[in-house]
Amino acid sequence: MSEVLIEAVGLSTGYAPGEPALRGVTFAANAGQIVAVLGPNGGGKTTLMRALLGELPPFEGRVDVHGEIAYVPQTEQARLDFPVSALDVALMGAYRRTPWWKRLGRAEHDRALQALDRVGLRERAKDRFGTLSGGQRQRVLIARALVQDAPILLLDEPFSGVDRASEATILGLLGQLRAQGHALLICTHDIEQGRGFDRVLGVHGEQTFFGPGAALDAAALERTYGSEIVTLGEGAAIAVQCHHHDHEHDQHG
Ligand SMILES: Nc1ncnc2c1ncn2[C@@H]1O[C@H](COP(=O)(O)OP(=O)(O)OP(=O)(O)O)[C@@H](O)[C@H]1O
Repeated sequence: MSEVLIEAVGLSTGYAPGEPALRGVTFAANAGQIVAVLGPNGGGKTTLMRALLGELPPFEGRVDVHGEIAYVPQTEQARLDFPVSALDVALMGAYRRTPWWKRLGRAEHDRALQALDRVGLRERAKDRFGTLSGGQRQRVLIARALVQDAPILLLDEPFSGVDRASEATILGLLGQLRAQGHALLICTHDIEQGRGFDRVLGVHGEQTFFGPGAALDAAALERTYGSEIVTLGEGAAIAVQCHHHDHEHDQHG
């Protein structure tokens, strides 16, 4: 059995003591696994990420993390309007391993350029981050996580506001990281895509499901999405989402 890199046991967490925003979370992500986190708007996906990062305390239960975590935030929350280039953003991934008194050197610079190359944006290295499209910004944020070279990656809706070409690039890259033995948690609004990953974790104020996508049946979907769910019969279902940035596909790659 492969090694557990991140797990939660009976985790309850939130923003005000006594008022958990998310309860009863028990799951594990192993090396070489992608866990999809599904849930409606306000279901607790971002709250879970913040608890795993140690930004929110456990009210009950615990989080065990075996290795460094790289966090890839939602693109909208990472516009970075101050004038930094794509390369500057990718280089931020190197700061954690560099003492504060040391300037980033040639090796870090080269690693950041290689990471931009891996996400297909080598030639945009000097472009202002804020002028890139949503999909390109997401790819730069993933490059930053690659530079960090952490065994665990948490990605908050990496496909929202992303064009199809960027989505394919990102999916290919996440598959490579999985094959290299990283553990990845990916919040997504796409049920069918989530089902295709190694495990699915459903949240709606509490954990509604954890297991392989094939076991995500109509009852589990209804627990997860409640009235938002529309059942199409024979296990097929879609969630009607009213998310402000869901299924937006920007036009400029
Ligand atoms: N900073 C905060 N302070 C207080 N409550 C919060 C805060 N952030 C989120 N919440 C509450 O926690 C609950 C879970 O929200 P969360 O943002 O984790 O949901 P989500 O599944 O990520 O939603 P979305 O799909 O819309 O991003 C909601 O009831 C929300 O109002």
